[in-house]
Amino acid sequence: MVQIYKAPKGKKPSPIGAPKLTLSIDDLEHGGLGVCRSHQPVVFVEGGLPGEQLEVRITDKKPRYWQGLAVKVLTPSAERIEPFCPHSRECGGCQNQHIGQTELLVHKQQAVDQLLKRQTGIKTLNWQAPLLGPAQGYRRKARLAIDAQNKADVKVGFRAKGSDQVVSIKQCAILSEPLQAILPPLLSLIKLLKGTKQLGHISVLDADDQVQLCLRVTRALPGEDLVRLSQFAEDNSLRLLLETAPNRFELVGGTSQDAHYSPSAELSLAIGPNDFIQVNNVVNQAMVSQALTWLQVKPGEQILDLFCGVGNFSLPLAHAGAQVTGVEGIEAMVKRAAINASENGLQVDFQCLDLSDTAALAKLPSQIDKVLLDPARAGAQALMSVLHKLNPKGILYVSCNPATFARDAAVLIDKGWQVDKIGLMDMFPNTAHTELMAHFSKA
Ligand SMILES: C[S@@+](CC[C@H](N)C(=O)[O-])C[C@H]1O[C@@H](n2cnc3c(N)ncnc32)[C@H](O)[C@@H]1O
Repeated sequence: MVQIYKAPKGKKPSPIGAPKLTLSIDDLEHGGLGVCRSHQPVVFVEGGLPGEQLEVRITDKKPRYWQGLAVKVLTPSAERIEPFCPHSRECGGCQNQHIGQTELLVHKQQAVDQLLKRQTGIKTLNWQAPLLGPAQGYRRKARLAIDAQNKADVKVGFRAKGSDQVVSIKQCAILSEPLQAILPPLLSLIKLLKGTKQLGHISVLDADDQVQLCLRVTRALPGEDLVRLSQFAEDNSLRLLLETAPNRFELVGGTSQDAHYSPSAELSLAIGPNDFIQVNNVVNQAMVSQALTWLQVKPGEQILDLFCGVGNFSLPLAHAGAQVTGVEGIEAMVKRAAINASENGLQVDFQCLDLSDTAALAKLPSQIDKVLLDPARAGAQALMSVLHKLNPKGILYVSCNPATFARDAAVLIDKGWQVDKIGLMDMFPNTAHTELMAHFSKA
């Protein structure tokens, strides 16, 4: 059974009624949380900026650190700006709208720099310019929660800050325009449905060739709801699927064709409703292009693309002439990646392996020139010593979690590798996510 990383579940503690403290913020950590070091234990504060004094509501107490939410700014930083979203105070979708995109990236880069130096012993890092896209309207996929228990107050949106409550959003400036346009009619539709108790979440996708909605239902919906959903798909020219059991989909309206996206201008990849897709189209294309440049791909080279999804990097690498082996843990994505290769006229060997299982890693090809890895937030601890033994000329690590990246990088550095280049990628502007790309070679 493949150990695919999932964010830990559990009810978030409610900040309501929790104690308030007056705290000063010293700096930002890599996710953009303010850090108060003068308090013991250290407090990580959502919504705080360096130099600010704040009233903070403590939301969680761990033995080594506490977490809190800024509820009042007593002394504002010169970097503080007005959030562009009317829901920013309560919605937990974007944590960092109180600071500009570039200013936040400067702080995030400083925090990652310090983290890496502390954890790996590196003295200097060769930082490259970050990959940037628009600060708003960038998000082409999102999973919206539905709270329809109270018919008179149906909510569709993201979870609230520090709680499991759903914040109903009528507009969301970070979603792509077609997804923003669908929010008001979607809310009206859900209010009209009879089978509200059966509704789970809804995934919305703005692909190159269609807008796709996928509604998770726990039991069959009444016939009249199916008619409404089908009519909604027709009225809004979109594809609507029901997910009736995990990974079992029924088409309710719109095209039977899969959705597609392009990691680079010359390629088009099919994507299933539950498949991983990089949410930011502009930054994804820049990231793929930078990966090819940093790897200095040459025709005929053997390249291993680990955690390959539906082939986001594998196909561009193969298109550049490399002989690619793509490895992914979810069978459905491995199959889709193989179809994607064939539909784009490319030959890629795709394998399904659990890359957290040390025994499975013995099945990786032994003759390789270069490796690209793009793991989930858990990182790729089991792989590090195996990669070292494979002895490639270069390793390109794409990370969505600086903490696990620092842990894994420390192993490679300990074994004689060096970081030649590193750069942030602003895949999720205004949020706590920090993504980076780093190239390693033998020192
Ligand atoms: C961050 S995504 C990157 C996917 C792809 N490289 C892309 O850019 O679209 C990480 C991928 O790793 C896969 N994955 C997670 N844990 C895994 C494991 N233990 N073994 C193999 N693949 C895994 C996920 O299914 C997902 O497709």
